[in-house]
Amino acid sequence: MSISAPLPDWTREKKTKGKYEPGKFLLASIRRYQKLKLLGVVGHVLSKSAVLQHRFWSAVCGADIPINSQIGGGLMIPHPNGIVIHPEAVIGSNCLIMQQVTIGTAGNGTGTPIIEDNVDIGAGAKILGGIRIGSHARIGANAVVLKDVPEGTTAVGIPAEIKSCTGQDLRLRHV
Ligand SMILES: CC(=O)SCCNC(=O)CCNC(=O)[C@H](O)C(C)(C)COP(=O)(O)OP(=O)(O)OC[C@H]1O[C@@H](n2cnc3c(N)ncnc32)[C@H](O)[C@@H]1OP(=O)(O)O
Repeated sequence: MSISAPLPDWTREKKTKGKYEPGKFLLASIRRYQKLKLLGVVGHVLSKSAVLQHRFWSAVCGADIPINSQIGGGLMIPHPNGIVIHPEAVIGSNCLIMQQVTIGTAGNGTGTPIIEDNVDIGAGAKILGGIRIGSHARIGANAVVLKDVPEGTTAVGIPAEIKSCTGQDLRLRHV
């Protein structure tokens, strides 16, 4: 995770007073659970309420983001419906995940994705298998990403290909 911001920007997860933002409530339940689990027996008991909160907001959002997810701070999920994340996937700091995104296995035993920092993932994208999405990469809407995406590049299509800009020219090569 080389060129990314070293610190998560927690303001991205902060709730806005008076605004209905179910994705932020869902994330808050995950953060609360993971903090409480570090506090020994008392934290373990208190974490039960975070589990209930997580179940409630998961149902409201129609999202499957496991409570033990490895997600760096500063995640944004402005439209959380349909987001599915495998419990073993790793997501860096300050990422953006739009609706209907799946981050999981490809069903071929290669494992689960590692998403580095500051990655934006467009609506409906599927990121599958033991691949790495480099920091500051962008994944286009509805892309199916099956291979590594280098940092700072944009991947679009099915299967996803890299589109990179050099001045006015777009260079297209296979991921
Ligand atoms: C309620 C709401 O609004 S929720 C918001 C939902 N929106 C999203 O999720 C946005 C996701 N963003 C995208 O998919 C964007 O198109 C990006 C980030 C991939 C690329 O954006 P830009 O850098 O502006 O690229 P640009 O639009 O100039 O397109 C460049 C090329 O990629 C192609 N392209 C762009 N997006 C996609 C895509 N999702 N799938 C396939 N091809 C695409 C374009 O057709 C163009 O191809 P060409 O050079 O052959 O003509």
